[in-house]
Amino acid sequence: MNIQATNLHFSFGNDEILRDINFEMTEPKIYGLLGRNGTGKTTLLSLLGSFREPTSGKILIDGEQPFENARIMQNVTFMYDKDYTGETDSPSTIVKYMDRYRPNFDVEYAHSLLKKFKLEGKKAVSKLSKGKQSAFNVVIGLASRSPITIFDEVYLGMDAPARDLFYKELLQDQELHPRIIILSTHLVSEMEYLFDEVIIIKDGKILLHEPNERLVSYGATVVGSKQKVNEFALGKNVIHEEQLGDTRSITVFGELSATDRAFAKELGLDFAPVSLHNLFIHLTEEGN
Ligand SMILES: Nc1ncnc2c1ncn2[C@@H]1O[C@H](COP(=O)(O)OP(=O)(O)OP(=O)(O)O)[C@@H](O)[C@H]1O
Repeated sequence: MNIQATNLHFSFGNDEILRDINFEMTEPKIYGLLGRNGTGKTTLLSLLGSFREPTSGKILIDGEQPFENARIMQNVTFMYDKDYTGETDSPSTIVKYMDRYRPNFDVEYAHSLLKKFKLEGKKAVSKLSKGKQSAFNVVIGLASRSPITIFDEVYLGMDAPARDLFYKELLQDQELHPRIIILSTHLVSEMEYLFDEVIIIKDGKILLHEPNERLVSYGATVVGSKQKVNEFALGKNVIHEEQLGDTRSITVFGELSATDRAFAKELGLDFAPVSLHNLFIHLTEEGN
């Protein structure tokens, strides 16, 4: 399956949340969706998950609008911080009947995941702890094996070993059953190794959409004496700067040529790659 968003806008009343969103997801990869709080990640994902309709523009899944579209909805799994109040069944009971609603749901795999996440007890889902409810969402999301699987901050409350298990299972199952997986997260440094592509949203617009590998090679931190660093910085896109005495450190964004690197060496400057975590912080800082 594939996703295509064209000139997509979404407003809540007069409040425009998503503005002129354009992107394509055509390959079964893991896409990291990043953005500061309130930038519109969940809103965008809810359009993909058939929960809402765009105000204008188009979002197409396999060439069809997802909203109230039964064929598309069957193939998209959207896991989010669901309110399980009133859910009296246990995880094992719910999982038994899941394949009625989800055509690719693998009940056996779901049971093996319930075991790994220690969710096999008879306790109702509403009575589980926050982290266990999130782990249950992970189980449903993975075992659905939907061609489009969305995890919107699905790790909430899960402890470090449980999150680690989630990431391992995700990679293993993606290898066996490739699909489009979208992970919306604030745990950038912890999850960056999972992403094939990264999309950053800022103020309701797509700031960038790049393969992860390329993105990391895009930024560099350059350190040296103030005057030399300033000389190097001329004409470059500086997204962050710090100064201590005469030592200046800048983070530049954009591909650096061999000439740039040679020039930095000539000036005696130190170079270091920038993590996605820092790149994300600097790119989404106010004013950048
Ligand atoms: N039902 C609603 N009615 C009106 N405004 C809403 C509604 N839901 C969300 N919003 C607003 O839309 C904007 C985007 O919210 P959204 O939940 O999509 O952001 P987000 O990027 O997922 O944030 P976070 O990282 O904090 O989860 C926010 O300003 C929010 O207040």
